[in-house]
Amino acid sequence: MSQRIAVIGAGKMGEALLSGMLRAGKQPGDLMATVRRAERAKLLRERYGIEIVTNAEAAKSADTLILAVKPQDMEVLLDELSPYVSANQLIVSVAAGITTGFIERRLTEGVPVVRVMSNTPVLVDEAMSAISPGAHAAEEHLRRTEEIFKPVGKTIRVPESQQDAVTALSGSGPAYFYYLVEAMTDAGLLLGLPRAVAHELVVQTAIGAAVMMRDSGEHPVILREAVTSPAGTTAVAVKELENHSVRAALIAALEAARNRSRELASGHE
Ligand SMILES: NC(=O)C1=CN([C@@H]2O[C@H](COP(=O)(O)OP(=O)(O)OC[C@H]3O[C@@H](n4cnc5c(N)ncnc54)[C@H](OP(=O)(O)O)[C@@H]3O)[C@@H](O)[C@H]2O)C=CC1
Ligand SMILES: O=C(O)[C@@H]1CCC=N1
Repeated sequence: MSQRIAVIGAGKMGEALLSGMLRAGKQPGDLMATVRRAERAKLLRERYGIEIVTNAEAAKSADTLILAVKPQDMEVLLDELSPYVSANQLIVSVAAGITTGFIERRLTEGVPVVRVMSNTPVLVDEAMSAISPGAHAAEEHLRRTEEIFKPVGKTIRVPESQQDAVTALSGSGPAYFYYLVEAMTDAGLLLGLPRAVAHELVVQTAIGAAVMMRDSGEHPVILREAVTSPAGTTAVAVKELENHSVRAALIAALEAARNRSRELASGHE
């Protein structure tokens, strides 16, 4: 019989995972989800044809529970789930900052817990998902988790001690690229381009640059050098980026995100 998977707290990330699993060939009958609001339940039922159940029902019947609530809602959720969860189920948490230890301590002894930091490109099968085992998670549990996340992008295994840095880099990462696109589009406008044209130029340039980085195997410095002609336009633009400390700003931004992920964890020890 196929494994049943429940997404607990099907908000943005949970829904993205549900749609990814369906695109990857899971049947609606293999999946279920839980939500708080009735209108959200109706929407998910209509959109995906999956069963929307209570947290207790999901915990009683699913083989794998994917916890996708906000970090702040995790403690209350675990209290609700714990009477029903047993050590032959798998718990996968996608919440930022929540450690496997925090979850393990609130569930029956021996429950396998796997922590994943994914990102929203899960919606287009281009997620980056970093996977860490908890104290009771074995190879089989890591493989089951990879089966969920591989169809929606790339996966990597990392020690849990690296998860705060991963959250800062790839978890929040899409937002930094969108921010850059926004800023470049505004700059295009300032140079007199219509907004739609500026947007199209920036988005396609981002896609082209991303595909080159992925497919060429070249270091980004080499790729940048290939764009930079002597005394040309790119060299003066990069000089301005350096003058405005864009590199330092990125380092500071990632440090702040890593620290925030740690703070989320420290409130949940
Ligand atoms: N968004 C992102 O880019 C990423 C998010 N994450 C992590 O994913 C998790 C979810 O984030 P995101 O999807 O953005 O948040 P959302 O607020 O969109 O989703 C959380 C969902 O959980 C529901 N919920 C809360 N408590 C319960 C409960 N007790 N029972 C059932 N459902 C519940 C909420 O319901 P309601 O809407 O009614 O409040 C909501 O639909 C977070 O822990 C975040 O750290 C990880 C990587 C990237
Ligand atoms: O902003 C956040 O806290 C979540 C975690 C990573 C991306 N979004």
